[in-house]
Amino acid sequence: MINPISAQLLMPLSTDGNLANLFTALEGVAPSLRSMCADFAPSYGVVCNAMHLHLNRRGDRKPAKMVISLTLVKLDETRLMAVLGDVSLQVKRDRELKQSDAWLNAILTGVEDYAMVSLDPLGRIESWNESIGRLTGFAAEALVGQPYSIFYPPDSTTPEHLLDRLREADENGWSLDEGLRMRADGSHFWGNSMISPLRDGEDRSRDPAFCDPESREPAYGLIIRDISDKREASEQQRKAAYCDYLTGLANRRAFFEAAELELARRKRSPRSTAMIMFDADHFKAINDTFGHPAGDAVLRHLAQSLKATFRDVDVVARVGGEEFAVLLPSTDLAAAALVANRLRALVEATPVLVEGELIGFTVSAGVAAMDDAISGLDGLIKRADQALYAAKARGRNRVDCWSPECPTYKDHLPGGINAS
Ligand SMILES: Nc1nc2c(ncn2[C@@H]2O[C@H](COP(=O)(O)OP(=O)(O)OP(=O)(O)O)[C@@H](O)[C@H]2O)c(=O)[nH]1
Repeated sequence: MINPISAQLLMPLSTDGNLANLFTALEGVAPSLRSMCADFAPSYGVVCNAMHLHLNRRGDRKPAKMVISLTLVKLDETRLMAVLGDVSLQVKRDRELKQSDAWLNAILTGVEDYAMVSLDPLGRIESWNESIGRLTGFAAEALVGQPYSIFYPPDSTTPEHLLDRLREADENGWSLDEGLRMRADGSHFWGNSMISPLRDGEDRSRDPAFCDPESREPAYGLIIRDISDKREASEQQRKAAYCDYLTGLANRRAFFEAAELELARRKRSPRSTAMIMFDADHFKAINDTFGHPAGDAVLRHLAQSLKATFRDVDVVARVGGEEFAVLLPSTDLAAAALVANRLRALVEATPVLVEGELIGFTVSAGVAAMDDAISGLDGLIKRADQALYAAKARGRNRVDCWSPECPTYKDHLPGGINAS
C-alpha cells in the first residue's frame, strides 16, 4: 500500500512506473535495504531512521538534485511501514551553512588582526575560537562564561556600559567602540569592538533564549580588531580635535560629546551619574607671583593628579583656563564627593617644583548628581558650578555638594561653563 505523496516522491526511481515493491524501487539508491530488513532480528522496531536517499534517475550522470528521507519501521513479522519525506531543501541549506562556516573559519584562521567570539544575552563569552586566542592570548578555560569586559583594561568600562553596548546593538543592528583592549598577559593594544545581534531581523522579543538572561544561547557576535597601526595615523588628528593642548586631557568639545552620550545612555537605562567641577584657588596670584609659564606647569601638575585619581571610564577634561570637569558614570553624589575630596587632599599635599621653586596650591570642587529634576547636561553643569561657587564662597580648598541652598547660577563666576 502506498499513499500518493510517497508515490510521487518515488516516481523518479521507477523505470516502468511500477512501485509495487519498495526494495525494488529503491535498489538503485539503497541496495542494502532488503538485507537490512532481513537481518533485523527484533519482532518490531525502527530498522533505519531518516536515511538520506540521493535520487538519481538510472543512467543520470548529473549530481542528485533530490534527497528523500526514509524511516523504516518493522510493525510485526509480516508488515513494514516506510515514512518518506522530501528533505532536499534542508540538505541544501545544511550544505550551504557548512560551506559558510568553512569560509568563515578559513578567514578567521587566515587573518591576524580580527578575532570573533559569541556572547550570551548578558554579554558573557559563550564560545572560544582560535582567532581570539591568537589575538588576545586567552585560553578557552579563561574565557568561556566571562563577561566580554575581560578584553578591556580594568576601570575602562562599567557593567552598565557593557550592557549599553548590547542594547545599542539590539536597537541599531550593531554597536562599535574603539579604545584600549587587553591581552591575557595584561599588555594593551588599540582595538575596535563590533557587537552585532545574531539572528538579525527576527523578532527577538518573543525568543525566550534571547530574552532570558540566564540563557547560555549565543545572542551576539563580538568581533575585536587590532587597529594599533591605523590608530597611529589617526591619533594626531584626534588629539588636535579632542585634546587640550596644555594638559593632554580631554578638551571642552570632547567633554560635552562624551557627557551627552553618557546621559543619553542613562536615559535608556537609568543609573546614577555624577559631575565634579574643580577650580584652582587664587590662580591669578600664582601667575602674578611666579609667572605664566609656572602657572602652566601648575595646571599640568593638576591634570596629572586628576588622571591618577579618576578611573579610565570617568571623563576628565579641562573646560576652561584653570577649571576642570569630571563626569563619573555609575557614581552617586556621595561617592563622587569622596573622590573629589581625595583629589583636593592630594593637591594640597603635593606642591609643584618649578625651576627650583616649590609652589603650593589648592583646589575647590563642586559636586552634583543627575536626578529627575534635571533635564539634561546643562542642568547638571549648573548644579556642579553652583556647588563650586559655594566652595569658593565658603573659604576655598574644600568640596561642596549641590543643594537647593547653593547660590543661583546667575550669581556665579563669569568663567563658568555652559553646555551651549
Ligand atoms: N598660566 C595660565 N594661566 C591661565 C590660563 N588660563 C587662565 N589662566 C589664568 O587663571 C586666572 C584665573 O583667575 P580668576 O578667575 O581671577 O580666579 P582665581 O585667581 O583662581 O581665584 P578663585 O578662582 O576665586 O580662587 C587668570 O589670571 C587667568 O589669566 C592658562 O592656560 N595658563
